Formats: sequence, structure tokens, C-alpha cells
Amino acid sequence: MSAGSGQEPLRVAVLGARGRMGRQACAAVDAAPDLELVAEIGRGDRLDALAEAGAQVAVDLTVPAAVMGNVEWCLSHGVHVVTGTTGWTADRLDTVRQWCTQAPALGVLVAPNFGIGAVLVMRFAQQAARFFESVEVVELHHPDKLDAPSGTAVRTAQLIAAARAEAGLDPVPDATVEALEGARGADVDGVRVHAVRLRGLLAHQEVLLGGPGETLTLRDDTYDRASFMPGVLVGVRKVADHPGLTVGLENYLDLDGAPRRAGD
Ligand SMILES: NC(=O)C1=CN([C@@H]2O[C@H](COP(=O)(O)OP(=O)(O)OC[C@H]3O[C@@H](n4cnc5c(N)ncnc54)[C@H](O)[C@@H]3O)[C@@H](O)[C@H]2O)C=CC1
Ligand SMILES: O=C(O)C1=N[C@H](C(=O)O)C[C@H](O)C1
Repeated sequence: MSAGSGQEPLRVAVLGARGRMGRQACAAVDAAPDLELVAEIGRGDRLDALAEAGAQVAVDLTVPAAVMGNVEWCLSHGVHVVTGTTGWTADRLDTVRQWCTQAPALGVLVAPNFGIGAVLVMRFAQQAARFFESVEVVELHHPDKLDAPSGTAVRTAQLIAAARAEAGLDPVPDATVEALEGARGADVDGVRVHAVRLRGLLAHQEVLLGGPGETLTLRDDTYDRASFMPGVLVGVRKVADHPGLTVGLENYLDLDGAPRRAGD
């Protein structure tokens, strides 16, 4: 049963509450009748305020330098964690898995992207990967973003690479010798990832797949951070049902369920 699924609203804290995402997350939690926003934590605020407020779930939307400390603190104080913060490496995920063994009743959701469009592009890219010999990922973001490539692009490339390996595909063909270092982007498990930073953009991603005589482009465009909020709320409501570490919001969704009309 989800925490807070009884009469009492689920008590939620937001870390990074004064950031671009954090502000919207606070408003989304505040507006949900089954949730209660009990703490808004910014940089320099005491995490003890979260325990004093009796938070059951913490939403972390901070920075890669802070997220590990926040997750460790939450797990050692009986608080589930939903985080969309970037900077996840295999080592960091292993460390969180290890912490979770010390708090087996708690859940941690690491969601590279809370947007349904981005989650679906990742799924479609995974499905398409084995049918095309070439593939590249291009992510495009606002220039205030602190990291590159995006966490979503890294995750997308990893999923594609895993699907290609499972299908026994050869490496992506590429005869190029770079005249300038970086011209071919970053290499994530053998998949090239390119990062564009441009005023006017928010968060966008293309997966380009190519075979002899054809290409397929999968593209997701986020125009407003409101698009992330339904996913944040799904994470908050379901994290208690998923003890241990979960990577990817898709694990909380029924992507293969019966077709539904939007709004049903
Ligand atoms: N998973 C997803 O769907 C999405 C993830 N993101 C990621 O979320 C993170 C935040 O993004 P934005 O809100 O755009 O960044 P932002 O820079 O606007 O906000 C980050 C906030 O965290 C605060 N902060 C830093 N250290 C802290 C600490 N120890 N405790 C509490 N607060 C702390 C900063 O002062 C700032 O207010 C980034 O890593 C970004 O890539 C952003 C959009 C969607
Ligand atoms: O910083 C952002 O804005 C975003 N960050 C996440 C990422 O790095 O993938 C998710 C989304 O792309 C927006």
C-alpha cells in the first residue's frame, strides 16, 4: 500500500525548493489533496527540519554535488526519496543500492526524466535500436543547465547500447578521424551523444537512427517544466511501494498496458 494512502495526506519535503524545478514541485505537491508539503529545503538549510516536520517522502531537485548526501541522510532518517537530480554514475547507484540494504523498507527513485514524452522516447529508442546500424543522441537545453550531457541523454544512450549488445549488433559505424577534439560528441557505451545549449530552449532530445536508405528520428520537446510535475507526483505517491533503488520512472508506469485515450 502506498504511504499516505489512508486518510492522512502523505507528508512530503522538497529539497532544492527554491530552484526552477523545486519551485514547481512545491506548488504541485501543495495543490494535491492527498499530499501535504511539510518542508521546503534550500541550499544551506538544515536537513533536520525535514525530520522535525515528519516528512515521509523527500523530493530532491538539487545539484549533483548535493544529491548523494541528501539521499544518505534521508535513508538514515526513515524517509523515502524521489530524485530527478542529475550526475548519476554506476558507482553512485551502487552506493545507493548499498545504503538501501541498511534501510530495506525504504524506496529511492532516481528518475532521469519525469516527462512522459521523454520516458516514451527512451522506450521507443530501446525498441528501435536493434533494427538500425547507426544511432546518435542529440540533447538540446537552456544555457543555464549546469551539466552536459543531460542525464536523460546518458540514460538513453545506455539503454540503446544495452539493446544493441543484446541483439549482437556490431559497433556503430564511424570512419571519422576528428580534426577538432569533441567534434563527434561524447561516447556513452559506444553511442555518440551531442549537447546543444541555446537560449529559448528548455529541454529537448532527438534520437537519430539510420540504416541503408532510411532514417528514423524520435524527438521529445519540453516547453514548460509543468510537463515534469505529473511524473514527480507519480513518484511521490508510489515510491513506498517500491523498496530499494529504482532507476527510471517507467518502472512505476504501465507503459505496456491497454491503450487509453488521453484524459481517461
Ligand atoms: N528528472 C527530470 O525530469 C528533471 C531533472 N532536472 C534536474 O534537476 C536538477 C535541478 O534542476 P533545476 O531546478 O533546473 O536547477 P536549479 O539550479 O534551478 O535548482 C537547484 C536548486 O538546488 C539548490 N541546492 C543546491 N544544493 C542544495 C542542497 N544541498 N540542499 C538543498 N538545495 C540545494 C540550489 O540552491 C538551487 O536552488 C538538475 O540536476 C536538473 O538537471 C531538471 C528538470 C527535469
Ligand atoms: O536541467 C534540465 O533542465 C533537465 N535536466 C534533466 C536531464 O539532465 O536529463 C531532465 C531534463 O532534460 C531537463
